[in-house]
Amino acid sequence: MNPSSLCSVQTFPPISQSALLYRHRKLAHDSTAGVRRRAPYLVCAERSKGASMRSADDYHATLKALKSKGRFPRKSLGQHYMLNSEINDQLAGAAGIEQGDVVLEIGPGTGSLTNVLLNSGAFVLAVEKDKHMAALVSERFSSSGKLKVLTEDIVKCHVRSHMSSLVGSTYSKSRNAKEETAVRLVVSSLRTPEYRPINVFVNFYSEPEYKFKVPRTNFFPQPNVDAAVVSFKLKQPSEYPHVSSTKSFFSMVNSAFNEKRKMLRKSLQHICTSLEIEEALTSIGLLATSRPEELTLDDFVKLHNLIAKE
Ligand SMILES: C[S@@+](CC[C@H](N)C(=O)[O-])C[C@H]1O[C@@H](n2cnc3c(N)ncnc32)[C@H](O)[C@@H]1O
Repeated sequence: MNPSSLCSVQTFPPISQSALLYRHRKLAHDSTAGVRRRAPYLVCAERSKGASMRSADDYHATLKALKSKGRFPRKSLGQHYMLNSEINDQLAGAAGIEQGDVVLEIGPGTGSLTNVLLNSGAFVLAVEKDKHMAALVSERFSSSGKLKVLTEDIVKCHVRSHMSSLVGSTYSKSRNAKEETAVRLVVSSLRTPEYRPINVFVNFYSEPEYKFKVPRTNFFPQPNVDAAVVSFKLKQPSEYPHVSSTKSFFSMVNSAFNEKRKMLRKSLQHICTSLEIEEALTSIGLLATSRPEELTLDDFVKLHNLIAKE
């Protein structure tokens, strides 16, 4: 048995990338290292036997996979790979993945989460911008028949058309479409610098819920921040707040935050006069001098419906 496949991430203190690669090469090429080096890995495998035996995505497997394509993680693409399959299990659990679901996975990387999703019986549409990683994940699961990989930038990808063709296809018995994103999102509160249009947007379309923290030590290379898993329970269109036009609503919210330190009566003057904005704000119980970070989604909706011209 290959000792590297038994090793779990918790066995290594954080060390530099070059040190990790060196360690990997030593194990891969030094055939005499077996007995002497195997002991510590086996001890740790016993410590958390279940997880280690199942984990196909520990340090060594991840490095080996990257090496097979001659790749090194690219900072520009946020390539920090998950090394702990238990976290992926929890993530799939938090998303409530069930047999027959169609899951959109953005950035599958080496496929550690993809593996868990496929094992849960889901059909996965994976969108990966890095063509080498897209090739890697396609090859890894080539026999599954339940994975479609698009080598595309998610920002430019026509997700809706791909998803709807899959949801209606024979792959999925269920009509449930679930979207998973590993998001580093701090749930922001009013009157904090983190409160931004994205918070208004997210609350407009969903009910966000903070699930759990993922310490940075679970990733390779280790990022400078911890991660968090957040779920977004998507609302039905009938549950969206009522606005005459979502385009004009979000345009107003963006304008308000573009000049965050400015009072709304100044930053929204392209929509109507300062006086009209002041009157609208006071009529919904807010100060005439309000700034954008003081308004909830509901406040923005009321303000929009009072000042936006059709
Ligand atoms: C943080 S890694 C996560 C990989 C994998 N989910 C894991 O947990 O190991 C992010 C992945 O997203 C990909 N990626 C980055 N920007 C992307 C984009 N705009 N569209 C699609 N994929 C992207 C990267 O190439 C990388 O594979």
